[in-house]
Amino acid sequence: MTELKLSETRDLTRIERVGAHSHIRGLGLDSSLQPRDVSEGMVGQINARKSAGIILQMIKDGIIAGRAVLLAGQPGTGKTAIAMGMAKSLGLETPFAMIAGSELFSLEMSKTEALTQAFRKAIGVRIKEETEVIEGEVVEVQIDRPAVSGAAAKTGKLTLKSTEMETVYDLGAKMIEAIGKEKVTSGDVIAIDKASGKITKLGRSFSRSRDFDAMGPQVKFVQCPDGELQKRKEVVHCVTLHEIDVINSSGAMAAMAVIHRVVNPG
Ligand SMILES: Nc1ncnc2c1ncn2[C@@H]1O[C@H](COP(=O)(O)OP(=O)(O)OP(=O)(O)O)[C@@H](O)[C@H]1O
Repeated sequence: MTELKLSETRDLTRIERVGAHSHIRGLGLDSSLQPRDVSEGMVGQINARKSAGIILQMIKDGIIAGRAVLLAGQPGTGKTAIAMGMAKSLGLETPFAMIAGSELFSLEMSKTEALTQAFRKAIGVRIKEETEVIEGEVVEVQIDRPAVSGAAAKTGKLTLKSTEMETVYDLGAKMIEAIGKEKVTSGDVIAIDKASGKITKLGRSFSRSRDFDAMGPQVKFVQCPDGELQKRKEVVHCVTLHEIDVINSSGAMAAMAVIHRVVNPG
């Protein structure tokens, strides 16, 4: 039997203050870059959207990579909305950072640092990596009841199958917690990242499509994975330069803590 371990991972949560623009999904242009009257949350601003569309096409063609565009206008006339429409049209993972002039002035951070962070939040890089995943259809989740009532379950078993094999994995407290959080039940097709222990629900197995569960229209049905349960997969993450800075600085903090302990043992 194999034991599944969940290592400590720190999820980076992006705090986005874009409530006022949540209706913007793009620039609302047709295939010949002409603005539709009402589309993708945009209305009016015909000339500005048309011009933004030309810039967008140049970005897509790689002609003006790394350049800046200045949108000028009266307050509340849609400069931010158009900038966001351009970002959304470039793909869901295109980073979009918003900053107000007043945010630059603070006692905690210099103006240069605040501006640098804003720029680095707006630049994303794609990182490709190979990772080991366990992918299979859940046959059974069995959580052992703790001896003391009210205590968290510490042991359990997870049975996964592919078209070729079936394996029972031992579960520790953290995996049990992750399974509970994702509400994994038998019939779900899941992927577990071996390095981080992150569980992703890929959908419900087709074999369970006739279950009498009350399933919403958003439930996705997928085939039971074939071949080995454990496989190497190429995954692409999109991270901003600022997120890389945060990861690097927390690494530096950990290194500093180690140095501190070496200097002051105990
Ligand atoms: N063409 C548009 N279609 C739909 N909504 C729009 C459009 N233009 C602006 N809005 C909405 O109007 C509100 C104000 O626009 P926005 O914040 O983009 O203006 P702004 O020019 O960036 O303002 P400021 O100069 O004060 O930062 C936002 O909620 C925005 O989403």
